[in-house]
Amino acid sequence: MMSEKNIDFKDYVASIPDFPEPGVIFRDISPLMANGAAYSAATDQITAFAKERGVEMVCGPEARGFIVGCPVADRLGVGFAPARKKGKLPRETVSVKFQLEYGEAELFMHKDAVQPGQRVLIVDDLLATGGTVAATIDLVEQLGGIVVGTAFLIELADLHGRDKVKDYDFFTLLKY
Ligand SMILES: O=P(O)(O)OC[C@H]1O[C@H](OP(=O)(O)OP(=O)(O)O)[C@H](O)[C@@H]1O
Ligand SMILES: Nc1ncnc2[nH]cnc12
Repeated sequence: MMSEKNIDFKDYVASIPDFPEPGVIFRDISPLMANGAAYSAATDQITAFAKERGVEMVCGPEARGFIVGCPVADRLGVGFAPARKKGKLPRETVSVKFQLEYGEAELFMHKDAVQPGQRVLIVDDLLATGGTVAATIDLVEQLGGIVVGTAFLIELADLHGRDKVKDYDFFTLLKY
């Protein structure tokens, strides 16, 4: 198997112009997920960031945040708290509305998804405007969780999402 230092992760991101609307370059991580060595090496890197911060719970927003966050939680031996879109969670929730790069959205978490005082790492595939991560931080903090970091595979630097997470430790595998 290829060792991590030989993997150029950008080889596993497909860039699609004008999707889902004109002017947006969509950065598609599905080739990375399709390659066992690349997926595992990317997971290793986020896991190393998490281990330095005493993470007790991983939280990720639907849907791509699950793909990136769940294997990290499994590596750490901790739980995963999903932040979900409207109409998905069957029990009592907290919620937050926010703006996306292309549209409006609302995210929800079950009230018992995170315990007060728990050290939470927020993971997603991509940081664009930062609306999604800011909303997820808001939900975790509404529940009394302590956000000890945010981690992404991709940061779209031109959209300045990093400004929204400047108070938190930050990791990104790739920058565009
Ligand atoms: O920084 P932002 O501007 O908020 O954008 C980033 C978010 O947008 C994408 O998710 P999307 O809402 O498209 O949902 P999906 O994961 O279900 O495809 C991506 O996976 C991030 O969660
Ligand atoms: N440009 C982009 N590519 C992939 N996912 C995104 N989510 C928000 N902006 C995106």
